[in-house]
Amino acid sequence: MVTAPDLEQMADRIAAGNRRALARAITLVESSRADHRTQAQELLEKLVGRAGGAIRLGISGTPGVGKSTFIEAFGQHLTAAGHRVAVLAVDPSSKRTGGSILGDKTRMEHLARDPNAFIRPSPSGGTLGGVARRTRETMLLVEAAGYDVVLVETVGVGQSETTVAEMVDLFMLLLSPGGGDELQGIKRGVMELADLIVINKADGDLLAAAKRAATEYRGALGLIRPKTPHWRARVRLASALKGEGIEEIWRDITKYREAMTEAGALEKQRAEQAKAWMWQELTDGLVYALTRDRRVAAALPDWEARVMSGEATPGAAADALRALFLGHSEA
Ligand SMILES: Nc1nc2c(ncn2[C@@H]2O[C@H](COP(=O)(O)OP(=O)(O)OP(=O)(O)O)[C@@H](O)[C@H]2O)c(=O)[nH]1
Repeated sequence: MVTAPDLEQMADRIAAGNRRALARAITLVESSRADHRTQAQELLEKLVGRAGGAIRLGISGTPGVGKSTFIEAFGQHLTAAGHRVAVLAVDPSSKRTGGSILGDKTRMEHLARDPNAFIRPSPSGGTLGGVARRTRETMLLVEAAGYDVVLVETVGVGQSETTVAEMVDLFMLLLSPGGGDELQGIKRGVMELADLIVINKADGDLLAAAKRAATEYRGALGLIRPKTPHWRARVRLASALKGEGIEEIWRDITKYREAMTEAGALEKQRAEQAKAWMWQELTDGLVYALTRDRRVAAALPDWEARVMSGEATPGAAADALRALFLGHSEA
């Protein structure tokens, strides 16, 4: 698809802020074809020195909480202040077609037309790990292209929140004024991920409920051990619809960044994330190689059946399969 000089040119264009080159590079990064993977890695190698300059923000919220409205208001606030904002997503259930790219654009209509914003929907298909990897790589690309705020959005279900929290500097949880009842429904684990909790829809008839909810969440946060000694998670009220509270939220984010940077904690967090990512890649790659191994593949169904029937223990089966793989690859 792309030749070596092409890659060089593509890297230069991305660094110069060319949107088409950026979009093409993301398509390359998202491809699972082996030759595309190699090219994507070559391209990232060229650009990685230019990446890392953005503040990376994760944002999660259950459907209906107003995520799109919030990102639209937040993004516009930032571009008006001179920032360049990229919005990415991690949604393993996303089955992207040409249509839903458009869907994303209509979701954030104004931001999508903003020359200082770049919106990319979730890579589609595959495992959460696969989707996350492509989003991480896309994050490096948009950073190399000069976007200084990267928002990674995810749906408030399952494991995807943890995955996103592990690739960003700050994780924001968007909640509705439901309070009490909702608090019961939110897993403690998700609260533990949050550096910032935003109660959206704090307007009109919902304002009083939002205030009550904020008090409840502050109480709940008090019972959770902070993620880092350098920051205590905060609860803020916002009305994405009216654009209220956005300024304060950005101020919190800036304070977080300052506090974490000053303590050397941000750099450390990113270093840990990079290491964990490498191990994830290594693990995924090894498992892939293992399942593709001819002898392992032939023996797998039998071992699985024996484990399922209780004839073999999972540990013994794994040992045998691993020995088969290692023996085979060393031969
Ligand atoms: N009153 C009020 N309504 C809001 C606010 N923000 C969003 N809404 C409404 O909540 C509904 C859902 O908003 P969306 O932005 O589509 O939220 P969402 O379902 O989380 O979006 P996605 O999951 O990102 O597609 C819409 O009817 C919005 O107009 C707000 O601050 N105040």
